[in-house]
Amino acid sequence: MLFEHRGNVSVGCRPVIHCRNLGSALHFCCSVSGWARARWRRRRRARDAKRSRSRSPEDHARSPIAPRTKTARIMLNMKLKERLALAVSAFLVLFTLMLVVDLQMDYGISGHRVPLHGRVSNADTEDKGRSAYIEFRKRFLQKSNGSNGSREYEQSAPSETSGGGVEAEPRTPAPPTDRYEDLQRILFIQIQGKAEDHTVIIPPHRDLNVLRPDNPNIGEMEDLELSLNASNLERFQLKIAQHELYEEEEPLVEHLLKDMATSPILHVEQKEGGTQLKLIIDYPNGVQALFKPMRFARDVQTLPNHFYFSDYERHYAEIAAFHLDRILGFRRAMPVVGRVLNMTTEIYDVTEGDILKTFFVSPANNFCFHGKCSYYCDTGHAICGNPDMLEGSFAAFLPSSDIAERKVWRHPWRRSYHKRRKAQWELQSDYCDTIRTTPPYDSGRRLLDLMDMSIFDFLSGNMDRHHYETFKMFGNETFTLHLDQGRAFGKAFHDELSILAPLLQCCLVRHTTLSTLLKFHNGVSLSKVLRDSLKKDPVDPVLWEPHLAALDRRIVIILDAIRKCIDKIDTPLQNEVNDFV
Ligand SMILES: Nc1ncnc2c1ncn2[C@@H]1O[C@H](COP(=O)(O)OP(=O)(O)OP(=O)(O)O)[C@@H](O)[C@H]1O
Ligand SMILES: [Mn+2]
Repeated sequence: MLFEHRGNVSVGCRPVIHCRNLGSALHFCCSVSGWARARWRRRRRARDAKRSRSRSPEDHARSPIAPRTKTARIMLNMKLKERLALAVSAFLVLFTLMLVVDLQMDYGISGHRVPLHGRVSNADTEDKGRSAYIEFRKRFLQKSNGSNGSREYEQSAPSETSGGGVEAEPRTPAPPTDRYEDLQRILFIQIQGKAEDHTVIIPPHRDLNVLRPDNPNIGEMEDLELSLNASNLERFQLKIAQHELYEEEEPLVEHLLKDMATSPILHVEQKEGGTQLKLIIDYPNGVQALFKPMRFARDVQTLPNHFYFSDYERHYAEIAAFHLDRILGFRRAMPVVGRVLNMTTEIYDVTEGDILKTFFVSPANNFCFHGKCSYYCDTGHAICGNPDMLEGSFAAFLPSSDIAERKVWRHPWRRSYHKRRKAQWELQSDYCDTIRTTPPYDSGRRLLDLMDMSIFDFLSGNMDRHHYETFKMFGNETFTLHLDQGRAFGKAFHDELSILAPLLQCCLVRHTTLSTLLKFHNGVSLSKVLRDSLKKDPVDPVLWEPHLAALDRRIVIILDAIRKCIDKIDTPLQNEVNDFV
C-alpha cells in the first residue's frame, strides 16, 4: 500500500525496497519523508479544499480518486513510528513470500533438486538414527550385561524369511584376533597333570566321562546276545554304553543312517505323546525311526511373536543337531538322517486309523495331511507335499523300554513355559549353589553334562530343554541323552544368552569341552566342519548359511563367558556381582 502512492515520498522510497541493505535504506527513506511530508501535506490540503468546494456530494461519492485520497490521508496522518512498523511488516510479508517460492523450487518445481535433497536428507536422518540406536543398544547391553538373561547379537538380515540368494553365501570369517591363550595355558597345565583342581575348568582326572572306570553297554548289562540277522539298529542299540551312545568313528552310525534313508517303508503310524506331529516309521527287520516332517524352508526363522514353547518343530534342526553333537564329541544324540518320501506310497498307503481321515488335496493341488496332536494339527497347519513328495528327518529309534527303560528328569534350568511367569533360575542369582548341593548334581558327571547341554543348546539356539532323559540301568553316573532338537536353529541372527544360564551361573566346564571349543575357534571353524559333515546327508544343504555362521560367533561368546568366570575367581572382590545372568 505504501508503494502505491504517487507522491514524492512514496516514489522516493520505492527504489529503496530493492536495496540490499535494508536498514540504511529504511533510514534514508524515513528521513527524506519527514521533510517532504509537511510540504506535501500543505499543498494537498489546499487542493483538496478547492476540489471539495467545486464538487457535489454525489460526485464525491462516485469519484474513483476518493478512496485513494482517503487512504493517502490516513497514511499522512500516521505517525512516523506507525509507518515504520508498516514498512517492516510489509518487508516481512515479502520476505516470507520469497522464502515460500524458494522452498517450492526445492521440493516442488525443480525436478532435479527434489530427489537429490530428499535422498541426502533422509539418509542423513536414518544414519544418525540407526547409529544412535546401535550406540544406545551397545551401551545398554554393556550396562545390563545380560542381567535379564538375554542378550541379542543381531546382524544385518533380521527378516523372518530371507529368500536364500546372495545373503546365503558363506562369509569368510575374519581371522580370530583373540586366541584365548590364557585358557589354552590352563588346559596345557592340566594335561601335564601339574594342575591343582580348578573350580571352573574340570580337569580330565576329575571327570568321570574321561575316566570311565566302567563303561558297560546295554547288551552286557542285559545279557543280550545278537542274532545272526540282527539289524544295524539292534546292534547299535545294544552297544549303547554307560558313558556314550556310540563310540567315536563307530561304523554302525553310517550304516544306520543309510538304512533309514534307503530301506523300504513298511508301515507308518502317528506317535503318541509330545506336542507336534511325529510318525513312527517301520522298516524291514524290525528297524524303526522317528519321523518329523518338513514344514518350512530352511531360511524360515522362528516367528518373532512365538514363544519357544509354541515354535514349530524343524526337521532340519534334528539332522543338523545330530551332526553337531557328534562333531563336538558328545555323542549323546541318536543318529538322524534326511529323506524325501512319496506321501502316497510311503505314508498314505501304509498307514491306517484316524490319521487317514486328515489327508486332503490342497487348493494348490498338493497332497496334505495334519494328523492329530495338541499343536498345529489342523487344516491351517497341514503338512503338504510337493505335490506329494515330502521331506523329513528320520531319527534312529531308541531301544524299547523292555530292553532299556529311560528315566525322565526335570531340567533344573527349565523355562517357565508360561507367557508371564519366570522360572526360579531367572529370579535367584545363586541358583546354582542350590543345584550343586542337590543330588544327583552334587557329585559325579551330571552337572558337567548339563553344562555341555547348555553349550550344545546355546550353539544351536535350542530353548526347549524342559526335560532330559537317561538310561535307568546305568544309574546316575551316566550321560544325559540329547533328545528332541526340533526347535533348534530357529534364529540365525540372535544369540540367546539365557540358554547359557547353567554355565554362566555355575561357572563350570569340562576340560575336554573347552578344549574342543578352542580347537574350532583357533583352527578349522565349527561352521566349516559342520557344513562338510552335513554334505553327506541326502537332503543337503541341511542348514541355512546364517545358522552355520552363528556357530562360530557363539563359540566366541562361550569362550568369553568362561574367561569371565576365571577372572571372577582370580579377583573375587571385583566380580562380586553375578553380572552375566
Ligand atoms: N529317537 C527316538 N526314539 C524313540 N523315542 C524317541 C526318540 N526321540 C524321542 N523319543 C521319545 O518321544 C518323545 C517325544 O519326542 P520329542 O520330544 O522329539 O517330541 P516333541 O513333540 O518335540 O515333544 P515336546 O513337544 O514335548 O517337546 C520324547 O520324550 C522321547 O521319549
Ligand atoms: Mn520338542
